[in-house]
Amino acid sequence: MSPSIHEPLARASVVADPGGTLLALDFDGTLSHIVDDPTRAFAHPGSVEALGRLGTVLGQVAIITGRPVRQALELSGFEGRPGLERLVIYGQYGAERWDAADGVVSEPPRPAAIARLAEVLPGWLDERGAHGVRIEDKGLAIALHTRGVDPGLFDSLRAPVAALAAELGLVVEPGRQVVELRAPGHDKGAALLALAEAVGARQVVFGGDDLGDLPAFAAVEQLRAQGVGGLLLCSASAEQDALVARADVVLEGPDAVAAWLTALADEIVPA
Ligand SMILES: O=P(O)(O)OC[C@H]1O[C@H](O[C@H]2O[C@H](CO)[C@@H](O)[C@H](O)[C@H]2O)[C@H](O)[C@@H](O)[C@@H]1O
Repeated sequence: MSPSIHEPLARASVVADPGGTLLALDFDGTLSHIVDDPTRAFAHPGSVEALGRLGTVLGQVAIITGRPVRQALELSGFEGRPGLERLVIYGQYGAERWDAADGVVSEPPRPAAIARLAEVLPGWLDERGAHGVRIEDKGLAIALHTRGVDPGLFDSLRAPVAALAAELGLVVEPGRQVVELRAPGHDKGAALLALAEAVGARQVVFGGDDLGDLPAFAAVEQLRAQGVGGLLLCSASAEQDALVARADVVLEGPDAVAAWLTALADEIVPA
């Protein structure tokens, strides 16, 4: 895979106006490699280093993730890192927000429907013979991980999970060998639009790898239609190709994302 022909021009406009640029990135599959154990999905050191450099010159750097903010901080080492004193992290698809400037996590209370789901889920999975599915309780959402188990299980759970979510007034967030149930009312696109407006971004760069990033892609497309510059990066994988056609730059996973960010930092930040 090679970068699209639009990429050098778009990157040049970031180089020309770093202060007007909002750079926002997804976490899993973009900053971190996909691994079997979600507690071991550490951010790529090259990306962490590059973001520390870019944080000193860009208008705003942000992470927008399905992870709880606290997990993203544990896995990234962003907290307290020089250059990232103004970093903002939106967690759980925008339901949580953390600002490095004050270190406070703003988050809503755990929805009653999620508490109820946590009670019934082990029995519900047992009844369906869904052995090996791992439950990740994120407080505001619950993810069911099927990585490493029978691939057919993921598809067979699709309809019953949708029915369970509807029964509880929750929405389904599908991802890479994972399906989450969470409260409605948030998505990465709304988070990105709110941040772009708050910081007065003249151009927005967003990078992601999975279905949960599509609303952020749509947000950048919307901003473009309003005259704000936009650059869409796809961290590509064999597992998910939904973002490829809409991306301006297709990168081969987190290693290539780290290389792209490092090249950008090399262009903007004096050595
Ligand atoms: O929005 P993201 O930052 O991309 O987070 C989405 C979900 O990512 C995590 O799951 C994915 O990564 C795991 C670790 O590599 C992998 O084991 C799993 O198969 C992937 O789906 C995370 O565990 C979820 O909570 C996030 O919502």
